Amino acid sequence: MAATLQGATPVPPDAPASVVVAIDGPSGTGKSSTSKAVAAKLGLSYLDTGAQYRAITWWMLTNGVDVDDAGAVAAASGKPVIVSGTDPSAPTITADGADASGPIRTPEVTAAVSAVSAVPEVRAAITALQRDIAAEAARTTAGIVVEGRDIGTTVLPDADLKIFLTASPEARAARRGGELKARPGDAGVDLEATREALLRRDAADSSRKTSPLAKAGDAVEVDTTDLTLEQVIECVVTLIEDKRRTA
Ligand SMILES: Nc1ncnc2c1ncn2[C@@H]1O[C@H](COP(=O)(O)OP(=O)(O)OP(=O)(O)O)[C@@H](O)[C@H]1O
Ligand SMILES: Nc1ccn([C@@H]2O[C@H](COP(=O)(O)O)[C@@H](O)[C@H]2O)c(=O)n1
Repeated sequence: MAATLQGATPVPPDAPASVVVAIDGPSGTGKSSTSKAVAAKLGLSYLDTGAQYRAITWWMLTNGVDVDDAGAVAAASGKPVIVSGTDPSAPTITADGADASGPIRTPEVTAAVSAVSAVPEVRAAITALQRDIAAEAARTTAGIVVEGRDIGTTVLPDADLKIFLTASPEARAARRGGELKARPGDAGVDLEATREALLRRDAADSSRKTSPLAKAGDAVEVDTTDLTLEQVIECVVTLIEDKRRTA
């Protein structure tokens, strides 16, 4: 798989040392919205690692790989070239050159991604890609915010700052319900079904053997249940600025 850093902000020669931030947490806690906004505010790169697992899942589904057959998924895991654009104002994701940004958000991909991401060979390939992208960003830009499930524990255990976002299942279901309602034809959202789907994905992601969803021992936990998105962004910006001041 190829690591390509696109949309990076070049770092001026007299700039402070770059910062690497890991943001993890369960589904719907606000990782993507927060990470993108924080990276844009601070001039950092941004990597959505969930989009990479979704892209490889989409590639498997469209190339006839049986995603319920871990052996078949493992055998195909090195085939697709996944490329992530890291500009927080316009993040991109392609699989073998095809734009995957729309298809990776379909219910079919969401339903299959936890099974694909649990396969150790998939994790090894995607983790290597993530480390390459983070190292390149740390070398050539002001730094990067990387969000996912195992960034602080496995992918970047030496990150300068680790944040673990949480929120109640009810708050997360309501947020997802709001997103669904915004789509034409999705007028009636079943919040209970949404909540159950979130919890099912969390359970699968937390219980897999290889690199499960987990809070790193040295991560700062932020419960976003009663915070607005703007408050969470402000909180994370402050944590990063404090870290940079004391580094
Ligand atoms: N603190 C918040 N208050 C209200 N809504 C929020 C908050 N944080 C995020 N949201 C909204 O909740 C939804 C889910 O957020 P987001 O996609 O950032 O979560 P996520 O943790 O990245 O989820 P996933 O892991 O499933 O991709 C979005 O519609 C977002 O605008
Ligand atoms: N570091 C990560 C990130 C994601 N996953 C898997 O991808 C799925 C989709 O993630 P989203 O953030 O886009 O919802 C997620 O449910 C995990 O199965 C992962 O394993 N590790």
